[in-house]
Amino acid sequence: MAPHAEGGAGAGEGGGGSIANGGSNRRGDDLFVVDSPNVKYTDDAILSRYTYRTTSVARDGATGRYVATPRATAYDFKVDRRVPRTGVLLVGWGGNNGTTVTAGLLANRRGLVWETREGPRAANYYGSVVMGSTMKLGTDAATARDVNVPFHGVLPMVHPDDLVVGGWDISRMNLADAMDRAAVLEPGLKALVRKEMAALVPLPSIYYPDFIAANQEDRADNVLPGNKACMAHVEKIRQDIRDFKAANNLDKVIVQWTANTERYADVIAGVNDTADNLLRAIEAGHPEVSPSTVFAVACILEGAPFVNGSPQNTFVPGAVALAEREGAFVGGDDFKSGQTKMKSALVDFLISAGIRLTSIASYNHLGNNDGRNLSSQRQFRSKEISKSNVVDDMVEANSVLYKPGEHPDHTVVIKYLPAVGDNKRALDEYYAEIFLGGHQTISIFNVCEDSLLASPLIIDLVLVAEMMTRIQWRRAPTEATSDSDPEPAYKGFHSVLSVLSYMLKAPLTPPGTPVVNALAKQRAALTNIFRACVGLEPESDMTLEHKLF
Ligand SMILES: NC(=O)c1ccc[n+]([C@@H]2O[C@H](COP(=O)([O-])OP(=O)(O)OC[C@H]3O[C@@H](n4cnc5c(N)ncnc54)[C@H](O)[C@@H]3O)[C@@H](O)[C@H]2O)c1
Ligand SMILES: O=P([O-])([O-])O[C@@H]1[C@@H](O)[C@H](O)[C@@H](O)[C@H](O)[C@@H]1O
Repeated sequence: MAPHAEGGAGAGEGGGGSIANGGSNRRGDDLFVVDSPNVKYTDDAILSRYTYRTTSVARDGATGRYVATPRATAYDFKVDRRVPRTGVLLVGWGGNNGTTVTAGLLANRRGLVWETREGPRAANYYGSVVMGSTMKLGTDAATARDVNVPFHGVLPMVHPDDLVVGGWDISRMNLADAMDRAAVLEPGLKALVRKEMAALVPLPSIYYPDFIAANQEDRADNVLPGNKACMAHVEKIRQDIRDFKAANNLDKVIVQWTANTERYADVIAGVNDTADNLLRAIEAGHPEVSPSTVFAVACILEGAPFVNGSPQNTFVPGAVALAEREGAFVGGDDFKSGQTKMKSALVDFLISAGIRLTSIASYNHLGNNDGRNLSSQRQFRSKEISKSNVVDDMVEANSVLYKPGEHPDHTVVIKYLPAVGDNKRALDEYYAEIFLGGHQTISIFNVCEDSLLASPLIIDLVLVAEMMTRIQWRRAPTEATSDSDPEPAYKGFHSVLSVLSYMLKAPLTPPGTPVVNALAKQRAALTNIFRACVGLEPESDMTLEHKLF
């Protein structure tokens, strides 16, 4: 469907603009039905009772041994089957990721095919776990062979072809010119989407120069008045969200930060440590409140889920507390697209194989504007943190290889080399101790076309975050529950959507809860939560049906 040049945030002359599609209230869960007394389908909902089985471990004071006790907790899940007309607003829409994901959605919606040096290429959603992967539903009743189904078909999810896209940027460049500036897409594809992209102009945004590299100043020609936090900025962003929603007749809007990496904000008692202090700090124009935190606060107050695709500490304690108080959803941080995604799988493999990893050297160079921004030390430091902490959980889980506090040497280097553009080079060396004093050295040269890897993650983050807003839970009644007891109310997942961690380098988790970076565990959590919502047990690779006969 043609883009709505008049629709979208900042509609009207010189306003934003969005790509819109018919969208529909179609139900996306017609792939299979679960035949179980614990699962009930109504017109609007899937109701399931799920028994969550865990093992509680305590140490016996007398013997020092662990005592492991199986536990079972029954939950009721309710999934709203009505697929809403959904929009996504990107902060940093005119950037490499923003233009690439927008063109990609247009190309998929129209089923475009374009010429390249290697011959024709068709639009696809490769790299999206939701649109490009499957999960094991079960085993065939007749042949006992695995039956795998598309991930997107497990729950009634929004289809990305139906997403309406808009956004903000401190650069006023329309998305066709910005697409050229990004130098990510093939000319053949750009030619097919140019007219629609040219009609899309980012809304003006807030710009507080101290938070991003000084070299970004030459882009900042589309900024709102004021160079530090204020409530007027919060209210303007909220109004932009409402305008976008109304102009495109949306039921829901998801907002994502894919703007430049900011420096960390200092966490200061009395400023951003609590929800009320943060709101007061914004009111007072405190210089330590970043643009991304202002966007987060605006989205929280507007009830629009907000996901941070960059590594800065957008979610200062006050922002998380505000999200919890408002019952709003947030997620982050920092898309896990290439070098780090590989690391979170490889380190998991090495350590869980009993190989004692002793050093990781991660070097990368890139030539896009992200690299230019990261050439500034304070912005690099934000990225260094998110790229370094990704091994912590896997190391801490193996006390056989590592004493408490021990960990591999780990260094991260990022250099800006304009010549390679968006095609980042990631060079890694993994050095490990193996049997009887041996060593294993793994050297990887990984060319990541950064925006083509990150854009499907932006889509996944929208689709999963939106799906999570339609899933509610409650503790199931127990034998002790009497008929006269009031029916317990359903409620949403915790405001911090740690289920998004598979797509993120530095997963934000509810305060005080553990961070999981191991890629396989992250995917298992996402998969098995979706399975539980339709009353299915977690995926088990025991395949006893092929062992016990
Ligand atoms: N593979 C990847 O591309 C990848 C992976 C992980 C994280 N990221 C992060 O995603 C972000 C975007 O990456 P990119 O390659 O698209 O970068 P980019 O520099 O091409 O795009 C960022 C855009 O944000 C805009 N911007 C800056 N400050 C803004 C503000 N306050 N409000 C609105 N717009 C603003 C800039 O003008 C620019 O157009 C970066 O923070 C990057 O670190 C990217
Ligand atoms: O996910 P990943 O490929 O390790 O991370 C990438 C880094 O390697 C790159 O240097 C940076 O510019 C990108 O924003 C992204 O963060």
